[in-house]
Amino acid sequence: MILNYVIYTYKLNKEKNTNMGEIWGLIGSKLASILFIWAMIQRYCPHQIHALIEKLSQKLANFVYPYVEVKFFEYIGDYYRTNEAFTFIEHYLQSKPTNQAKKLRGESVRKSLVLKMDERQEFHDEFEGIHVVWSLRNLVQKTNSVSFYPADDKRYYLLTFHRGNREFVVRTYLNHVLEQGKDIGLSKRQRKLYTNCTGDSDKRGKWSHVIFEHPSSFKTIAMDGKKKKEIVDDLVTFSKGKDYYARIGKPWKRGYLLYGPPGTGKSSLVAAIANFLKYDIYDIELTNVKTNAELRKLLIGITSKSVVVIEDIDCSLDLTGQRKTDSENGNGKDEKNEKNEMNNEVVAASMIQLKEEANKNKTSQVTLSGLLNFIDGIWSASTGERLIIFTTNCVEKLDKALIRRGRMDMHIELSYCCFDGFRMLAMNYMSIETHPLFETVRCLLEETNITPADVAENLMPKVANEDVETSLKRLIQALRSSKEEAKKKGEKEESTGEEDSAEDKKSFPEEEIDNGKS
Ligand SMILES: Nc1ncnc2c1ncn2[C@@H]1O[C@H](COP(=O)(O)OP(=O)(O)OP(=O)(O)O)[C@@H](O)[C@H]1O
Ligand SMILES: [Mg+2]
Repeated sequence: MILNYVIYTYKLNKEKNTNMGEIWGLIGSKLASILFIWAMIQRYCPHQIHALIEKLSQKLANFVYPYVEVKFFEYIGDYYRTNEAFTFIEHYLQSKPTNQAKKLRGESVRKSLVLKMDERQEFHDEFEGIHVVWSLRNLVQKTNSVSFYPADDKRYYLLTFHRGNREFVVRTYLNHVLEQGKDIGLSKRQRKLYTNCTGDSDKRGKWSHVIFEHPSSFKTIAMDGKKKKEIVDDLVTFSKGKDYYARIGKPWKRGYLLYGPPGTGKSSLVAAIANFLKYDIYDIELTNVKTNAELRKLLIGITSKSVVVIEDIDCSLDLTGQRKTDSENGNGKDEKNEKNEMNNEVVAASMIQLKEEANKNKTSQVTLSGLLNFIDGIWSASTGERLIIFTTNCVEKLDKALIRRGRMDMHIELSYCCFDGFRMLAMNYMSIETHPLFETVRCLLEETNITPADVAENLMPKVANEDVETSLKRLIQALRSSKEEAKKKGEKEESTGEEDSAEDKKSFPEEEIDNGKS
């Protein structure tokens, strides 16, 4: 109101050719009078008159600016949960022609260019004769700390409309925008691969993402046909189970444990599952999560229709015992050497020192109970439709509580390549269903263990236009070598076993062995 008065006075006096100094003097004295009168009213007028004046001034303000503004923030609450309304509005506005805006942002979506409205650009929309204005704004948070990351900002869409249309906009127009935005989002949904942010404390407990474009599918995964069908059926039942889960009083989620040797397709299967269900992936790097509270914050930031993955869970934190060093688990060293080492005090002392240093460097305090809560605590029900997948090379290392049915409902073993798997890989990599060399491959696969990753590598052409037979012969050669190696290893183990028992006999006096027998 005061601003209007200032403008009005300025215009009036400009017409009278009054100079600027005089104008400001005039405005100043008038403002002083208004403020003096307002102070008198507040002090001496009865409460009713005071309220009446306030009401009148409100009406005057409405008359001067008769618009209503609604903000739709990108994230809501302390836990930075994505506001679905923001996403739907974004989709809706992207579907509208952008020729009104002068500043646009270009993004490549599925290899085609999409132009988006930039910040502070206005978009005028009309629906059933009602006119509204949208604009994208950014509330930059001021921070005193120096950070490598961009400033923590809060983006929001601002909707402005005439207050006379309030009822229509709130009840009809916004419903129309959200429904259209949802449909558009589903039809051209770009799935995302999220991971937890690290480093800066402001970013902790939040997700960052890239577009998820993994080509793996159930068609390309080599595994036993029956097992594959079982997984697909389970996924279909789960994705259609909204009412069922509500009826039995369980949150709508399911846990999968994928286990097997390295290179047997665990990560590929995770991608195939996400592609099959058309879900986003949230890949948690547990070692980067500092506390249980941070883990909970991450959980709340997960949207529905998502696959939450913790890869190599056996290597994560103390909950399962951190991955042991070779010297701890005995890999690559025979027992005799180890005994000698244990006797060597210097080596033992340095090992203790190393362990202490490793503990000092360990920053994560996520506990097993924190992780169990993450999977099926009360907070876990706050997000809809969700799959949780753990992958591991060593299932036996995992705590039983972590993988019991109900938490990890399906245990899926991914194993060495079988003939079925090989045929699938041959189809994918060489587009052949059969070949005279297949029989040799079948026999060798029965006699030796080879991972699908190794088979795939051998089937890939090494020079341009390499023929199928060359690739198959290379695979056969690899299978024979692997068989030979396994045989030699077996013989070596056998001979070491015999040597050890002879050594044991030597280290005990004859009588003791006899006593032991009797
Ligand atoms: N079952 C499979 N079907 C098709 N391709 C496979 C399969 N297993 C492995 N591969 C191939 O081998 C590569 C490695 O597989 P992947 O990363 O999925 O194995 P992994 O089990 O996750 O291994 P790790 O335990 O080391 O993480 C993949 O890129 C894929 O090309
Ligand atoms: Mg993997």
